[in-house]
Amino acid sequence: MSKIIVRGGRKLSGRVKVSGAKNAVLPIIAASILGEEGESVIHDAPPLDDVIVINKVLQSLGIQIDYKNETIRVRAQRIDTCEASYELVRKMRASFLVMGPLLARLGHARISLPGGCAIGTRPIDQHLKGFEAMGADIELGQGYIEARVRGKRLHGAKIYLDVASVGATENIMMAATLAEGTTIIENAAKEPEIVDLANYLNAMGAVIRGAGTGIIRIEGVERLRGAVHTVIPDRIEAGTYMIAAAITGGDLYIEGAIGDHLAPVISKLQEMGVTVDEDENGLRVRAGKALKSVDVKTLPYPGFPTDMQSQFMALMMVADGTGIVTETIFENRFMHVEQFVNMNGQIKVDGRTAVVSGNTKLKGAKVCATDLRAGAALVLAALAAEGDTEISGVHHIDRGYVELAERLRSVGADISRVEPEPIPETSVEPDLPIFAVQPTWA
Ligand SMILES: CC(=O)N[C@H]1[C@@H](OP(=O)(O)OP(=O)(O)OC[C@H]2O[C@@H](n3ccc(=O)[nH]c3=O)[C@H](O)[C@@H]2O)O[C@H](CO)[C@@H](O)[C@@H]1O
Ligand SMILES: C=C(OP(=O)(O)O)C(=O)O
Repeated sequence: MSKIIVRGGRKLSGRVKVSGAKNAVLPIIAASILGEEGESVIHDAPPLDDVIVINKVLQSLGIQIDYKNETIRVRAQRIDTCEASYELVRKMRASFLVMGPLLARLGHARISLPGGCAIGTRPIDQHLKGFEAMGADIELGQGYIEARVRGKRLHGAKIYLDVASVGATENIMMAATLAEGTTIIENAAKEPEIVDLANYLNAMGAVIRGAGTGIIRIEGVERLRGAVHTVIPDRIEAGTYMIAAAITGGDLYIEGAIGDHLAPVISKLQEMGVTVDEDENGLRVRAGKALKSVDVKTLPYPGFPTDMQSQFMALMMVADGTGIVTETIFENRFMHVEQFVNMNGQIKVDGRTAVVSGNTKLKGAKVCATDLRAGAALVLAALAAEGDTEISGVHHIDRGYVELAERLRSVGADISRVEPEPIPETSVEPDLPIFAVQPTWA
Protein backbone atom coordinates (compact mmCIF):
# COMPACT_ATOMS: atom_id res chain seq x y z
CA MET A 1 0.00 0.00 0.00
CA SER A 2 1.25 3.51 -0.86
CA LYS A 3 1.99 5.88 2.00
CA ILE A 4 2.53 9.61 2.28
CA ILE A 5 5.16 10.77 4.76
CA VAL A 6 5.14 14.39 5.94
CA ARG A 7 7.60 16.17 8.18
CA GLY A 8 5.71 19.16 9.53
CA GLY A 9 6.79 22.70 10.27
CA ARG A 10 7.61 24.16 6.82
CA LYS A 11 5.96 27.38 5.62
CA LEU A 12 4.62 26.96 2.10
CA SER A 13 5.14 29.62 -0.52
CA GLY A 14 4.90 29.88 -4.29
CA ARG A 15 2.38 28.93 -6.97
CA VAL A 16 0.28 25.85 -7.27
CA LYS A 17 -2.07 25.10 -10.17
CA VAL A 18 -5.43 23.41 -9.77
CA SER A 19 -6.71 20.72 -12.14
CA GLY A 20 -10.08 20.30 -13.79
CA ALA A 21 -12.86 19.48 -11.32
CA LYS A 22 -13.39 15.80 -10.53
CA ASN A 23 -17.05 16.39 -9.70
CA ALA A 24 -17.62 18.17 -13.01
CA VAL A 25 -15.73 15.83 -15.32
CA LEU A 26 -17.44 12.65 -14.05
CA PRO A 27 -21.00 13.66 -15.05
CA ILE A 28 -19.65 15.25 -18.24
CA ILE A 29 -18.06 11.97 -19.30
CA ALA A 30 -21.33 10.18 -18.47
CA ALA A 31 -23.24 12.77 -20.54
CA SER A 32 -21.08 11.93 -23.57
CA ILE A 33 -23.15 8.76 -23.86
CA LEU A 34 -25.89 11.00 -25.25
CA GLY A 35 -23.87 12.02 -28.34
CA GLU A 36 -25.30 9.99 -31.22
CA GLU A 37 -23.19 11.83 -33.80
CA GLY A 38 -19.64 13.16 -33.94
CA GLU A 39 -17.02 13.20 -31.22
CA SER A 40 -16.87 14.83 -27.79
CA VAL A 41 -13.56 16.41 -26.82
CA ILE A 42 -13.24 17.11 -23.10
CA HIS A 43 -10.25 19.24 -22.09
CA ASP A 44 -8.75 19.59 -18.60
CA ALA A 45 -9.89 16.10 -17.59
CA PRO A 46 -7.72 15.46 -14.51
CA PRO A 47 -5.69 12.22 -14.39
CA LEU A 48 -7.46 10.75 -11.35
CA ASP A 49 -8.45 7.20 -10.47
CA ASP A 50 -12.14 8.19 -10.59
CA VAL A 51 -11.75 9.43 -14.17
CA ILE A 52 -10.13 6.15 -15.18
CA VAL A 53 -13.03 4.23 -13.61
CA ILE A 54 -15.77 6.17 -15.42
CA ASN A 55 -13.86 5.84 -18.69
CA LYS A 56 -13.81 2.08 -18.11
CA VAL A 57 -17.55 2.09 -17.46
CA LEU A 58 -18.15 3.76 -20.83
CA GLN A 59 -15.73 1.38 -22.55
CA SER A 60 -17.57 -1.57 -21.02
CA LEU A 61 -20.71 -0.26 -22.78
CA GLY A 62 -18.86 -0.40 -26.11
CA ILE A 63 -18.16 3.35 -26.33
CA GLN A 64 -14.81 4.49 -27.78
CA ILE A 65 -12.64 6.50 -25.40
CA ASP A 66 -9.22 7.95 -25.98
CA TYR A 67 -7.55 9.69 -22.99
CA LYS A 68 -4.25 11.52 -23.52
CA ASN A 69 -2.69 14.65 -22.00
CA GLU A 70 -5.77 15.51 -19.95
CA THR A 71 -8.03 15.41 -23.02
CA ILE A 72 -10.70 12.76 -23.44
CA ARG A 73 -12.20 11.99 -26.84
CA VAL A 74 -15.47 10.09 -26.79
CA ARG A 75 -17.29 8.53 -29.74
CA ALA A 76 -20.64 7.14 -28.67
CA GLN A 77 -22.35 6.41 -32.00
CA ARG A 78 -22.37 2.72 -31.13
CA ILE A 79 -23.42 1.36 -27.74
CA ASP A 80 -23.24 -2.42 -27.32
CA THR A 81 -24.95 -2.91 -23.96
CA CYS A 82 -27.05 -0.99 -21.46
CA GLU A 83 -25.56 -2.80 -18.46
CA ALA A 84 -22.88 -1.39 -16.10
CA SER A 85 -21.40 -4.13 -13.99
CA TYR A 86 -20.90 -4.41 -10.25
CA GLU A 87 -17.16 -4.76 -10.80
CA LEU A 88 -16.96 -1.16 -12.04
CA VAL A 89 -19.81 0.57 -10.23
CA ARG A 90 -18.61 -0.69 -6.83
CA LYS A 91 -15.36 1.23 -7.35
CA MET A 92 -17.03 4.59 -7.65
CA ARG A 93 -20.45 5.87 -6.73
CA ALA A 94 -20.57 8.40 -9.54
CA SER A 95 -20.72 5.49 -12.04
CA PHE A 96 -24.46 5.54 -11.35
CA LEU A 97 -24.59 8.75 -13.41
CA VAL A 98 -24.65 6.62 -16.58
CA MET A 99 -28.23 5.56 -15.71
CA GLY A 100 -29.91 8.78 -16.95
CA PRO A 101 -28.03 9.00 -20.28
CA LEU A 102 -28.51 5.27 -21.04
CA LEU A 103 -32.20 5.43 -20.28
CA ALA A 104 -32.64 8.48 -22.52
CA ARG A 105 -30.58 7.07 -25.36
CA LEU A 106 -31.57 3.35 -25.31
CA GLY A 107 -34.77 3.29 -23.25
CA HIS A 108 -33.25 0.66 -20.97
CA ALA A 109 -30.47 0.56 -18.40
CA ARG A 110 -29.26 -2.01 -15.89
CA ILE A 111 -26.78 -0.66 -13.38
CA SER A 112 -25.32 -2.28 -10.31
CA LEU A 113 -26.42 -0.64 -7.08
CA PRO A 114 -23.83 1.92 -6.05
CA GLY A 115 -22.39 1.39 -2.58
CA GLY A 116 -22.66 4.04 0.09
CA CYS A 117 -19.11 5.17 0.79
CA ALA A 118 -17.82 5.56 4.30
CA ILE A 119 -19.28 9.07 4.73
CA GLY A 120 -22.92 7.97 4.79
CA THR A 121 -25.56 5.64 3.35
CA ARG A 122 -26.14 7.86 0.30
CA PRO A 123 -29.48 6.63 -1.06
CA ILE A 124 -30.50 7.14 -4.72
CA ASP A 125 -34.25 7.39 -4.20
CA GLN A 126 -34.40 10.90 -5.73
CA HIS A 127 -32.71 9.73 -8.96
CA LEU A 128 -35.24 6.90 -9.24
CA LYS A 129 -38.20 9.13 -8.38
CA GLY A 130 -37.19 11.39 -11.28
CA PHE A 131 -36.86 8.53 -13.79
CA GLU A 132 -40.24 7.12 -12.73
CA ALA A 133 -41.93 10.49 -13.13
CA MET A 134 -40.50 10.61 -16.67
CA GLY A 135 -42.07 7.28 -17.59
CA ALA A 136 -39.59 4.59 -16.56
CA ASP A 137 -40.40 1.38 -14.71
CA ILE A 138 -37.82 0.57 -12.08
CA GLU A 139 -36.99 -2.89 -10.78
CA LEU A 140 -34.51 -3.89 -8.13
CA GLY A 141 -33.01 -7.34 -7.97
CA GLN A 142 -29.76 -9.30 -7.65
CA GLY A 143 -27.89 -6.16 -6.69
CA TYR A 144 -28.93 -4.32 -9.86
CA ILE A 145 -31.36 -1.54 -10.69
CA GLU A 146 -33.10 -2.01 -13.99
CA ALA A 147 -35.01 0.84 -15.58
CA ARG A 148 -37.13 0.55 -18.72
CA VAL A 149 -38.99 3.28 -20.52
CA ARG A 150 -42.72 2.64 -20.93
CA GLY A 151 -43.51 3.53 -24.54
CA LYS A 152 -41.01 4.91 -27.02
CA ARG A 153 -39.07 7.48 -25.02
CA LEU A 154 -39.04 9.27 -21.70
CA HIS A 155 -41.48 12.14 -21.34
CA GLY A 156 -41.11 15.48 -19.62
CA ALA A 157 -42.28 15.86 -16.01
CA LYS A 158 -42.26 18.27 -13.09
CA ILE A 159 -39.97 16.77 -10.45
CA TYR A 160 -39.55 18.21 -6.96
CA LEU A 161 -36.43 16.87 -5.25
CA ASP A 162 -36.92 16.20 -1.53
CA VAL A 163 -33.22 17.01 -1.06
CA ALA A 164 -31.22 19.22 -3.40
CA SER A 165 -29.10 16.27 -4.51
CA VAL A 166 -26.21 17.00 -6.86
CA GLY A 167 -26.22 13.51 -8.42
CA ALA A 168 -30.03 13.33 -8.79
CA THR A 169 -30.13 16.77 -10.43
CA GLU A 170 -27.41 15.68 -12.88
CA ASN A 171 -28.91 12.29 -13.67
CA ILE A 172 -32.42 13.67 -14.23
CA MET A 173 -31.10 16.64 -16.25
CA MET A 174 -29.21 14.26 -18.57
CA ALA A 175 -32.21 11.95 -18.97
CA ALA A 176 -34.51 14.90 -19.73
CA THR A 177 -32.41 16.19 -22.64
CA LEU A 178 -33.86 13.51 -24.97
CA ALA A 179 -37.32 13.23 -23.37
CA GLU A 180 -40.47 14.23 -25.18
CA GLY A 181 -41.59 17.63 -23.89
CA THR A 182 -40.45 19.76 -20.98
CA THR A 183 -38.96 18.66 -17.68
CA ILE A 184 -38.79 20.98 -14.70
CA ILE A 185 -36.56 20.09 -11.75
CA GLU A 186 -37.59 21.94 -8.59
CA ASN A 187 -35.32 22.23 -5.55
CA ALA A 188 -32.46 21.41 -7.92
CA ALA A 189 -28.86 21.50 -6.67
CA LYS A 190 -27.05 24.72 -7.62
CA GLU A 191 -23.39 23.64 -7.58
CA PRO A 192 -20.99 25.05 -10.22
CA GLU A 193 -20.54 21.46 -11.47
CA ILE A 194 -24.26 21.39 -12.42
CA VAL A 195 -23.77 24.57 -14.45
CA ASP A 196 -20.70 23.07 -16.15
CA LEU A 197 -22.65 19.95 -17.06
CA ALA A 198 -25.56 22.02 -18.42
CA ASN A 199 -23.14 24.10 -20.52
CA TYR A 200 -21.68 20.93 -22.00
CA LEU A 201 -25.12 19.44 -22.69
CA ASN A 202 -26.25 22.68 -24.34
CA ALA A 203 -23.13 22.58 -26.52
CA MET A 204 -24.25 19.07 -27.53
CA GLY A 205 -27.59 20.51 -28.66
CA ALA A 206 -29.65 20.25 -25.48
CA VAL A 207 -31.96 23.06 -24.36
CA ILE A 208 -31.44 23.66 -20.63
CA ARG A 209 -32.18 26.86 -18.75
CA GLY A 210 -31.84 27.75 -15.08
CA ALA A 211 -28.84 25.57 -14.17
CA GLY A 212 -27.27 27.12 -11.07
CA THR A 213 -30.70 28.09 -9.70
CA GLY A 214 -33.20 25.97 -7.79
CA ILE A 215 -35.41 25.50 -10.87
CA ILE A 216 -34.01 23.92 -14.02
CA ARG A 217 -36.08 23.69 -17.20
CA ILE A 218 -35.14 21.20 -19.92
CA GLU A 219 -36.86 21.10 -23.32
CA GLY A 220 -36.33 17.63 -24.78
CA VAL A 221 -34.75 17.38 -28.25
CA GLU A 222 -34.57 14.51 -30.78
CA ARG A 223 -30.84 13.90 -30.69
CA LEU A 224 -27.52 15.22 -29.36
CA ARG A 225 -24.06 15.29 -30.93
CA GLY A 226 -20.55 15.34 -29.48
CA ALA A 227 -19.16 18.73 -28.38
CA VAL A 228 -15.89 20.35 -27.30
CA HIS A 229 -15.74 21.42 -23.67
CA THR A 230 -13.18 22.53 -21.07
CA VAL A 231 -13.90 21.41 -17.50
CA ILE A 232 -14.07 24.07 -14.74
CA PRO A 233 -11.23 24.20 -12.16
CA ASP A 234 -11.64 22.05 -9.06
CA ARG A 235 -12.93 24.28 -6.25
CA ILE A 236 -12.32 21.63 -3.59
CA GLU A 237 -8.73 21.04 -4.66
CA ALA A 238 -8.26 24.85 -4.68
CA GLY A 239 -9.81 25.13 -1.21
CA THR A 240 -7.48 22.42 0.07
CA TYR A 241 -4.42 24.40 -1.11
CA MET A 242 -5.87 27.56 0.46
CA ILE A 243 -5.87 25.78 3.80
CA ALA A 244 -2.35 24.47 3.15
CA ALA A 245 -1.23 28.12 2.95
CA ALA A 246 -3.15 29.15 6.08
CA ILE A 247 -2.17 26.17 8.26
CA THR A 248 1.57 26.57 7.56
CA GLY A 249 1.64 30.34 8.03
CA GLY A 250 2.45 30.50 4.33
CA ASP A 251 1.72 32.44 1.17
CA LEU A 252 0.38 30.59 -1.88
CA TYR A 253 -0.96 31.73 -5.24
CA ILE A 254 -3.54 29.21 -6.37
CA GLU A 255 -3.66 29.37 -10.13
CA GLY A 256 -7.02 28.68 -11.71
CA ALA A 257 -9.06 29.01 -8.49
CA ILE A 258 -12.36 30.84 -9.08
CA GLY A 259 -13.30 33.08 -6.16
CA ASP A 260 -17.06 32.95 -6.85
CA HIS A 261 -17.05 29.15 -6.50
CA LEU A 262 -15.26 29.43 -3.16
CA ALA A 263 -17.18 32.30 -1.55
CA PRO A 264 -18.06 30.51 1.74
CA VAL A 265 -14.52 29.16 2.15
CA ILE A 266 -12.97 32.58 1.45
CA SER A 267 -15.38 34.25 3.85
CA LYS A 268 -14.59 31.81 6.70
CA LEU A 269 -10.84 32.13 6.09
CA GLN A 270 -11.09 35.93 6.20
CA GLU A 271 -13.09 35.71 9.44
CA MET A 272 -10.18 33.70 10.86
CA GLY A 273 -7.66 36.39 9.87
CA VAL A 274 -6.37 34.96 6.57
CA THR A 275 -5.82 37.41 3.69
CA VAL A 276 -7.30 36.30 0.36
CA ASP A 277 -6.75 38.38 -2.80
CA GLU A 278 -8.40 37.50 -6.07
CA ASP A 279 -7.39 38.34 -9.62
CA GLU A 280 -8.56 36.98 -12.96
CA ASN A 281 -6.13 34.03 -12.86
CA GLY A 282 -6.48 32.80 -9.30
CA LEU A 283 -6.31 33.52 -5.58
CA ARG A 284 -3.44 34.55 -3.33
CA VAL A 285 -3.76 33.27 0.23
CA ARG A 286 -1.62 34.64 3.08
CA ALA A 287 -1.87 33.45 6.65
CA GLY A 288 -2.39 36.11 9.31
CA LYS A 289 -0.14 36.29 12.38
CA ALA A 290 -2.68 34.65 14.69
CA LEU A 291 -5.72 32.86 13.36
CA LYS A 292 -8.88 32.76 15.42
CA SER A 293 -11.33 29.89 15.25
CA VAL A 294 -14.83 30.11 13.73
CA ASP A 295 -17.96 27.99 13.54
CA VAL A 296 -18.70 26.16 10.31
CA LYS A 297 -21.93 24.54 9.10
CA THR A 298 -21.98 22.53 5.88
CA LEU A 299 -24.85 23.26 3.49
CA PRO A 300 -25.74 22.71 -0.17
CA TYR A 301 -24.13 25.27 -2.53
CA PRO A 302 -23.79 28.22 -2.13
CA GLY A 303 -23.34 27.18 1.51
CA PHE A 304 -20.11 25.87 2.99
CA PRO A 305 -19.14 22.66 1.12
CA THR A 306 -19.16 19.36 2.99
CA ASP A 307 -16.16 18.39 0.83
CA MET A 308 -14.12 21.10 2.66
CA GLN A 309 -15.29 20.24 6.17
CA SER A 310 -12.44 17.95 7.25
CA GLN A 311 -9.75 20.23 5.80
CA PHE A 312 -11.26 23.20 7.64
CA MET A 313 -11.33 21.25 10.86
CA ALA A 314 -7.59 20.68 10.50
CA LEU A 315 -7.10 24.46 10.42
CA MET A 316 -9.42 25.06 13.37
CA MET A 317 -7.26 22.77 15.53
CA VAL A 318 -4.32 25.18 15.28
CA ALA A 319 -6.31 28.44 15.47
CA ASP A 320 -7.02 30.39 18.69
CA GLY A 321 -10.19 29.47 20.58
CA THR A 322 -12.88 26.86 20.19
CA GLY A 323 -14.96 26.36 17.05
CA ILE A 324 -17.99 24.24 16.24
CA VAL A 325 -18.40 22.21 13.04
CA THR A 326 -21.89 21.10 12.07
CA GLU A 327 -22.19 18.56 9.25
CA THR A 328 -25.68 18.66 7.74
CA ILE A 329 -25.12 16.83 4.43
CA PHE A 330 -23.70 13.39 5.35
CA GLU A 331 -24.48 11.53 8.55
CA ASN A 332 -21.06 9.93 8.96
CA ARG A 333 -18.49 12.46 7.86
CA PHE A 334 -16.43 12.80 11.04
CA MET A 335 -14.19 9.78 10.62
CA HIS A 336 -11.12 11.99 10.35
CA VAL A 337 -11.70 13.07 13.97
CA GLU A 338 -10.32 9.82 15.38
CA GLN A 339 -7.22 10.24 13.21
CA PHE A 340 -6.80 13.89 14.30
CA VAL A 341 -7.04 12.73 17.93
CA ASN A 342 -4.11 10.39 17.20
CA MET A 343 -2.20 13.53 16.26
CA ASN A 344 -3.13 15.16 19.61
CA GLY A 345 -6.28 16.89 18.26
CA GLN A 346 -8.77 17.91 20.97
CA ILE A 347 -12.18 17.33 19.42
CA LYS A 348 -15.49 16.14 20.86
CA VAL A 349 -18.19 14.78 18.56
CA ASP A 350 -21.85 14.71 19.46
CA GLY A 351 -24.02 13.48 16.58
CA ARG A 352 -23.57 15.86 13.68
CA THR A 353 -21.61 18.42 15.71
CA ALA A 354 -17.92 18.51 16.54
CA VAL A 355 -16.43 20.90 19.09
CA VAL A 356 -12.85 21.66 18.07
CA SER A 357 -10.45 23.10 20.65
CA GLY A 358 -7.80 25.34 19.18
CA ASN A 359 -4.15 26.12 19.96
CA THR A 360 -3.34 22.42 19.65
CA LYS A 361 0.29 21.40 19.26
CA LEU A 362 -0.26 18.72 16.64
CA LYS A 363 2.13 15.79 16.76
CA GLY A 364 3.18 13.48 13.94
CA ALA A 365 1.64 9.98 14.09
CA LYS A 366 0.71 6.96 11.99
CA VAL A 367 -2.77 7.71 10.64
CA CYS A 368 -5.11 6.37 7.99
CA ALA A 369 -7.17 8.17 5.35
CA THR A 370 -10.70 6.83 5.72
CA ASP A 371 -12.08 8.68 2.69
CA LEU A 372 -10.93 11.17 0.09
CA ARG A 373 -11.26 14.48 1.94
CA ALA A 374 -10.32 12.93 5.29
CA GLY A 375 -7.06 11.95 3.60
CA ALA A 376 -6.44 15.48 2.36
CA ALA A 377 -7.21 16.84 5.84
CA LEU A 378 -4.63 14.51 7.40
CA VAL A 379 -1.99 15.78 4.97
CA LEU A 380 -2.88 19.36 5.98
CA ALA A 381 -2.71 18.58 9.70
CA ALA A 382 0.62 16.82 9.13
CA LEU A 383 2.05 19.95 7.47
CA ALA A 384 1.46 21.81 10.75
CA ALA A 385 2.47 18.98 13.11
CA GLU A 386 5.69 18.51 14.99
CA GLY A 387 7.63 15.51 13.66
CA ASP A 388 6.75 12.90 11.06
CA THR A 389 3.28 11.74 10.04
CA GLU A 390 2.76 8.58 8.02
CA ILE A 391 -0.55 8.48 6.15
CA SER A 392 -1.90 5.22 4.77
CA GLY A 393 -5.09 4.72 2.72
CA VAL A 394 -3.57 6.94 0.02
CA HIS A 395 -5.76 5.36 -2.70
CA HIS A 396 -8.60 7.49 -1.32
CA ILE A 397 -6.56 10.65 -1.93
CA ASP A 398 -5.75 9.50 -5.48
CA ARG A 399 -9.45 9.53 -6.29
CA GLY A 400 -9.54 13.31 -6.11
CA TYR A 401 -6.10 14.98 -6.07
CA VAL A 402 -3.63 15.06 -8.93
CA GLU A 403 -0.09 14.65 -7.53
CA LEU A 404 -0.92 16.14 -4.13
CA ALA A 405 2.46 15.28 -2.60
CA GLU A 406 4.43 16.55 -5.61
CA ARG A 407 2.50 19.83 -5.78
CA LEU A 408 2.93 20.48 -2.04
CA ARG A 409 6.64 19.63 -2.28
CA SER A 410 7.02 22.14 -5.13
CA VAL A 411 5.91 24.93 -2.74
CA GLY A 412 8.19 23.90 0.11
CA ALA A 413 6.56 21.01 1.97
CA ASP A 414 8.71 18.17 3.28
CA ILE A 415 6.51 15.41 1.88
CA SER A 416 7.18 12.19 0.05
CA ARG A 417 5.27 9.23 -1.20
CA VAL A 418 6.38 5.67 -0.64
CA GLU A 419 5.10 3.21 -3.21
CA PRO A 420 4.58 -0.50 -2.58
CA GLU A 421 6.81 -3.15 -4.20
CA PRO A 422 6.14 -3.22 -7.96
CA ILE A 423 3.45 -5.69 -9.03
CA PRO A 424 4.84 -8.63 -11.06
CA GLU A 425 4.05 -8.34 -14.76
CA THR A 426 1.86 -11.42 -14.79
CA SER A 427 -0.54 -9.97 -12.19
CA VAL A 428 -3.82 -8.30 -13.01
CA GLU A 429 -4.03 -4.49 -12.78
CA PRO A 430 -4.17 -3.06 -9.24
CA ASP A 431 -7.64 -2.88 -7.78
CA LEU A 432 -9.24 0.46 -7.05
CA PRO A 433 -10.94 1.26 -3.74
CA ILE A 434 -14.21 -0.37 -2.84
CA PHE A 435 -16.83 1.12 -0.61
CA ALA A 436 -17.02 0.32 3.05
CA VAL A 437 -20.77 0.14 3.51
CA GLN A 438 -23.18 -2.27 1.85
CA PRO A 439 -25.20 -0.93 -1.08
CA THR A 440 -28.39 0.90 -0.20
CA TRP A 441 -31.21 2.31 -2.27
CA ALA A 442 -33.65 3.19 0.47
C1 LIG B 1 -19.24 12.96 -7.75
C2 LIG B 1 -19.83 14.08 -6.97
O1 LIG B 1 -20.23 15.08 -7.52
N1 LIG B 1 -19.83 13.97 -5.65
C3 LIG B 1 -20.33 15.04 -4.83
C4 LIG B 1 -21.84 14.97 -4.81
O2 LIG B 1 -22.16 13.68 -4.31
P1 LIG B 1 -23.68 13.14 -4.45
O3 LIG B 1 -24.23 13.62 -5.74
O4 LIG B 1 -23.65 11.70 -4.19
O5 LIG B 1 -24.35 13.90 -3.25
P2 LIG B 1 -25.87 14.36 -3.12
O6 LIG B 1 -25.95 15.83 -3.35
O7 LIG B 1 -26.70 13.48 -3.96
O8 LIG B 1 -26.15 14.05 -1.58
C5 LIG B 1 -26.55 15.05 -0.68
C6 LIG B 1 -27.47 14.45 0.37
O9 LIG B 1 -28.66 13.99 -0.26
C7 LIG B 1 -28.92 12.65 0.12
N2 LIG B 1 -29.58 11.98 -1.04
C8 LIG B 1 -29.01 12.01 -2.26
C9 LIG B 1 -29.61 11.40 -3.34
C10 LIG B 1 -30.84 10.74 -3.15
O10 LIG B 1 -31.43 10.16 -4.07
N3 LIG B 1 -31.38 10.72 -1.90
C11 LIG B 1 -30.78 11.34 -0.83
O11 LIG B 1 -31.32 11.30 0.27
C12 LIG B 1 -27.55 12.07 0.41
O12 LIG B 1 -27.63 10.94 1.24
C13 LIG B 1 -26.87 13.24 1.09
O13 LIG B 1 -27.25 13.27 2.44
O14 LIG B 1 -22.33 15.98 -3.93
C14 LIG B 1 -21.91 15.87 -2.57
C15 LIG B 1 -22.59 16.97 -1.77
O15 LIG B 1 -22.13 18.20 -2.14
C16 LIG B 1 -20.39 15.94 -2.50
O16 LIG B 1 -19.97 15.68 -1.19
C17 LIG B 1 -19.74 14.93 -3.43
O17 LIG B 1 -18.36 15.19 -3.53
C1 LIG C 1 -17.46 12.62 -1.48
C2 LIG C 1 -16.76 12.91 -2.58
O1 LIG C 1 -16.84 12.27 -3.77
P1 LIG C 1 -17.83 11.09 -4.20
O2 LIG C 1 -19.20 11.65 -4.26
O3 LIG C 1 -17.33 10.72 -5.56
O4 LIG C 1 -17.69 10.01 -3.18
C3 LIG C 1 -15.80 14.04 -2.60
O5 LIG C 1 -15.39 14.44 -3.71
O6 LIG C 1 -15.43 14.54 -1.52
